[in-house]
Order: sequence, then C-alpha cells, then structure tokens
Amino acid sequence: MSQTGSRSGLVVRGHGRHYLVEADDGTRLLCHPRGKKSALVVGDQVRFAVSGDEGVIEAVEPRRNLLYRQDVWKTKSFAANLDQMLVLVAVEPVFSESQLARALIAAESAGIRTAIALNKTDLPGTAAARERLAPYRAMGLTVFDVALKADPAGSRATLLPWLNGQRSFVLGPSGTGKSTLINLLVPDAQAQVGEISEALNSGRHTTTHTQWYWLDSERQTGLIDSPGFQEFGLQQIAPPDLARWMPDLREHMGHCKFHNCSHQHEPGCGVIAAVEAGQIAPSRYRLYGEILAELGAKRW
Ligand SMILES: Nc1nc2c(ncn2[C@@H]2O[C@H](COP(=O)(O)OP(=O)(O)OP(=O)(O)O)[C@@H](O)[C@H]2O)c(=O)[nH]1
Ligand SMILES: [Zn+2]
Repeated sequence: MSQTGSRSGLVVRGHGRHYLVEADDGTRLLCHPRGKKSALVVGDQVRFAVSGDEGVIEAVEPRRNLLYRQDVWKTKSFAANLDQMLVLVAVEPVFSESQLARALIAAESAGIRTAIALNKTDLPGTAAARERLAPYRAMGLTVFDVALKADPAGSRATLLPWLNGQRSFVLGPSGTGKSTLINLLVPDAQAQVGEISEALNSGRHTTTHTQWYWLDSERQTGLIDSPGFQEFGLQQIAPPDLARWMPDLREHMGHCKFHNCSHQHEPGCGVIAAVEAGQIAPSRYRLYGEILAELGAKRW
C-alpha cells in the first residue's frame, strides 16, 4: 500500500473506535478517524491516509442513505449506502410481524427497497407462514421462498439474481438461518471474517458486529450481515408520516377527508374504509396504531 496521499476506501467493519477500511484495490487496513469525528458505519465511503501500518480517516463521503433504528434513548445505525435490504424470516421459529413491519418501515423511510425471504419452506408450517406474509406480497414486496439447508442449490438460484451487483443488507431474527445464508452465498465467509478478526486483533467471533462480505471476487456484489433484530424503535419517524412508509396504508390515504388525518378515528378516513372493506389486513392496521401510539401521537 502506498504511503502517501489520501486514498478512497469502504468501511467494511467497525470495532469501537477503529474501522476496517478496504481500499479500492481490495487491501484492507485498520483505520482511526481523525479527531473526534462522529461514528462511521459499515458501507461508508471514506478518504484515508496511510500512516505506518495503520490509516487515518480524513473524510467521509456524503451518505446516499442510512439504515438505522432509533429507540427512545439511543440510536443504532446499521449501515450506509445500501441498495436494498433482505429480511430473512422462517417458518420456524414463528416470526414477529411487528419486527418485520418495523424493519420495513425503517427501510422505506430511508429509501431502501426491500424483499423478504421465507426460509425453511421444507417444513410443514409453510402454508401458515405464507399466509402471514400475504399482506406483504399484496403490497408489492417480493417474497422469496427458500430452504437454505434443505435445498441450497435452489435457494441460491432464487436469491442470486436479486442480489447480483447490489449492496444488500441482511436482517433476520435469531434461529432463522442467517448463518446458513451467509455460508451458502459467501464461499469464503470464514476467511473473510478470519482476516478481519486478525486485523482487529480480536479472536472473538464476529457475529456481534455488522460485517461486509463480498459474494464475488470482482467485488461487485456486497452482502452486509448484521446482528440485532430485537426491539426496532422508529422514533426517527414523525407520527404524521408513519402511514406514508406503509405502502398498503399509503395507497388509501388520498381518500381521507382531512389532509392531516391520523387514520384513527376521523370521519371520511380512506384508510379506515379500506380496513373495513378488507383491502388492508387487520394485522397491519393494528401495527400502525401500536407504532403510532409509541411515537407519541398525543402531540397531534
Ligand atoms: N428445516 C430447515 N432448517 C433449516 C434450514 N435452514 C436452516 N435451518 C436450521 O435452522 C437453524 C438455525 O440456522 P442458523 O443458520 O444457525 O440460524 P441463524 O439465524 O444464524 O441463528 P443465530 O445464530 O441464532 O443468529 C439451524 O438448526 C439450521 O440447521 C432449512 O432450509 N430447513
Ligand atoms: Zn385517514
């Protein structure tokens, strides 16, 4: 690696105040931000200078988008500059629709397109799980059926065309098969993680960190694995905007009599009419009410 000038790179992993940065030629270097700069996230494009066997991050390029969750007390940024997000759920354990809906709202409000993959479709509960996802299909989301362990080749063939050439963020609750997915799609996942652990001097397993993988040697298809799909706070969203980030509700908002309708009790509400007509799933409308209450809708 050249010792002079500033170079451009991609943050492929964070670890406290250090970041692992991949230069355009693929080499990776442990870097520190200069001064007390705000935190970087995986997917950030940076300019860095080499200094000895480490690097100093001098600048961060403006972010195209940032996927994060905001709880009442803290904000957790997942990754930046994403093309898309894949939410992995499974027939078993039964997924929380609230978690799913929240992740989708966060992505939608950040301008990141999403697809869902339903794993373990070799199990008998598949029909019921598909049924629970019906509202999501109906609102136009792609839902892939996969069986990552039972049918690895078929699952690869299903997912790869969608992933190809994109930077995809993968989110999924524990036990869903995320490790199976990574190992299936990233042939040298262990090596990519091993190299990183070495660079960070951490022997610890890396699943507690957001982690960038390349699926191809040309480094065109990126997969970002992230732990943590528990409570998904959406405090970043202003209550009046919430329905806009739920495509099935958004579709009917234009019919509301009041332009500042909260879709809770107003007369002439297009959303309530659609719920009554069976065009919006009751579970979706219930989640809307729950999240709205949580966002402090009383301020309205
Ligand atoms: N029946 C069935 N089981 C699967 C399939 N894919 C994964 N599993 C099983 O699901 C379990 C969880 O898979 P993992 O890949 O470890 O899941 P994970 O999401 O990484 O789980 P955590 O490590 O808890 O985050 C394992 O016992 C897998 O063997 C599948 O296609 N069919
Ligand atoms: Zn309304």
